[in-house]
Amino acid sequence: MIEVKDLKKTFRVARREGGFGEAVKALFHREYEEIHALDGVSFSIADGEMVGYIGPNGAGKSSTIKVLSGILTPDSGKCTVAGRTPWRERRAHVKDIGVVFGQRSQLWWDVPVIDSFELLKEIYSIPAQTYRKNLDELTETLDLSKIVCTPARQLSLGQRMRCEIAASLLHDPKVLFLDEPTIGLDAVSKLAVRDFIKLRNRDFGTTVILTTHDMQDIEALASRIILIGKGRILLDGTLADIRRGGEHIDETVAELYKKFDV
Ligand SMILES: Nc1ncnc2c1ncn2[C@@H]1O[C@H](COP(=O)(O)OP(=O)(O)OP(=O)(O)O)[C@@H](O)[C@H]1O
Repeated sequence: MIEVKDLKKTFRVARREGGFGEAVKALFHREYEEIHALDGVSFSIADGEMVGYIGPNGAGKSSTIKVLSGILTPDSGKCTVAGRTPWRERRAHVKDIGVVFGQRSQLWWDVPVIDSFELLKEIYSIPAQTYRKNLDELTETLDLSKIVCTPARQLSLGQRMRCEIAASLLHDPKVLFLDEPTIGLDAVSKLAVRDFIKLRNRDFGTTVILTTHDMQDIEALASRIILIGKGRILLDGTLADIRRGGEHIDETVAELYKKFDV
């Protein structure tokens, strides 16, 4: 389903010290720094897997998700999702994937959530019957009936996240990319989101790639864990493999980051 082979992406960023003098100097002479966000990333993920993609800040997680969702073009390497190269076949590709970025919204801010859903129906050319069926199902399972007529900006974080997840699934995607889906949520909302993702994977066979710093999310959802650091895959195994390092997942993962010096 997902094949990633030797993906590389380097960003070139202007570098300068703070202060007025340095700003003037930078007008005449710019220094650049190369950041190897992805430095030869390879993995494959089968249909229906739930994978936790973890790593410290700046490791390359979001860059990977952006490549997989077609937003970012790598410098080199191969990547196919359901047989398509995401950045080359974007139109067809977006129909196969759902994406939730916990820190960003895909809902139109000032209009009722249901209007955003209707817009997505048009964007993805979802047949009326499929849309109705999915909307009813998602409204029921994510408990949206009281909030879909509210503009996104008036929703609490937890309410908005439930709407974001629904928005990402209206078109029946085969793969779901979740980037920090429970960030900032209270305990009850976190459990609700986790339960929903688990059921979606079990009942619909949706492949899920979950990026998070919340190790409880990983424990609850991921049977396989891929660890990335400094743009390289450092470990690819089961939760049990990682557990061998100790009982407490946060400490075990922190130890791993230390061991790999990332
Ligand atoms: N558009 C960009 N321009 C320049 N550098 C970038 C850009 N996007 C990412 N980077 C750099 O690439 C590296 C990997 O970033 P990425 O966002 O993939 O990390 P991450 O693992 O998702 O981190 P976090 O957990 O903090 O969200 C970082 O050093 C980041 O500063």
